[in-house]
Amino acid sequence: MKNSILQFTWLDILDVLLVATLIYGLLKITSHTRAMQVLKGLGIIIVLAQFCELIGLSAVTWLLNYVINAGAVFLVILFQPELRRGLEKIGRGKIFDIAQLGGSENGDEVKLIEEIERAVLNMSIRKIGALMVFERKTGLRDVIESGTTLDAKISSELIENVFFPNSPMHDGAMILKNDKVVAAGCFLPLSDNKQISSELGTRHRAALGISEISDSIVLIVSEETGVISKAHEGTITRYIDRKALREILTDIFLGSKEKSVSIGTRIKRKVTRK
Ligand SMILES: Nc1ncnc2c1ncn2[C@@H]1O[C@H](COP(=O)(O)OP(=O)(O)OP(=O)(O)O)[C@@H](O)[C@H]1O
Repeated sequence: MKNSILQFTWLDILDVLLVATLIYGLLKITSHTRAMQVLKGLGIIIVLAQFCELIGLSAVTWLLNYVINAGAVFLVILFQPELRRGLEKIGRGKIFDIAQLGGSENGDEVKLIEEIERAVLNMSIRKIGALMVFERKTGLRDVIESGTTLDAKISSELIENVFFPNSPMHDGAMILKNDKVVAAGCFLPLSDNKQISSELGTRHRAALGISEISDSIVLIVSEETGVISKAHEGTITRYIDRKALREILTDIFLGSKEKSVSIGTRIKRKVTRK
């Protein structure tokens, strides 16, 4: 042990530093993207394979190594867009920027819920088409990068302005996270679900698409009918009324049924006080 520490040269230190930098770069490229979850899974399998090798489970080690090798090829195919973007960033020398991503703080949730509720109901009455994606645990950086970054505080005016017909960003999806409208005019992957009602066009199909590959909750206002719908976990729920809308928003911002009841009451009190 003492010998191996003494044999540790500057070259080894450089070696370790380079590996650490590469891992940091990889995490930076994949942070807030779908690739991060897959990398985490792959990391667990690698650690497991090393452990099995250490304790001498040769058959399991062989199987896990096989999965790792096949997985690497699979990853390249699956994350071709992310890899391309990552390589472009390396080319531009932007990977090791210290700038932090996201991290906006939650403001007054009751106010946020009211603002979004007002915007959605107004757009529904006026039949203004809208597509709003609430980012949760699954990072949507790939989607955000397809649109225009706003990073502006949520307000009903902002939401309605973005979706106002013929405004520059009314086409595509708005991404919201915490108390911010992160981006607008974003392109979502379309679902190829065959069960979806033929009345529903690409706006709803796009909402369903993103809900299939992430844990996000999507609100849709139909331009044709004004009907409000929700897409979550690959399912569309149509004809969302004011009460259901409040429950959805409460769930997004406060996350529990108990809170839903209390916030519902708080909002009601506020409204009746006016
Ligand atoms: N892949 C996509 N990502 C984001 N937004 C999309 C995508 N595809 C279509 N949209 C949005 O949907 C709009 C077209 O909606 P379309 O009328 O085809 O769908 P719909 O489901 O019938 O909705 P509506 O009931 O509002 O008419 C586009 O103008 C665009 O704003």
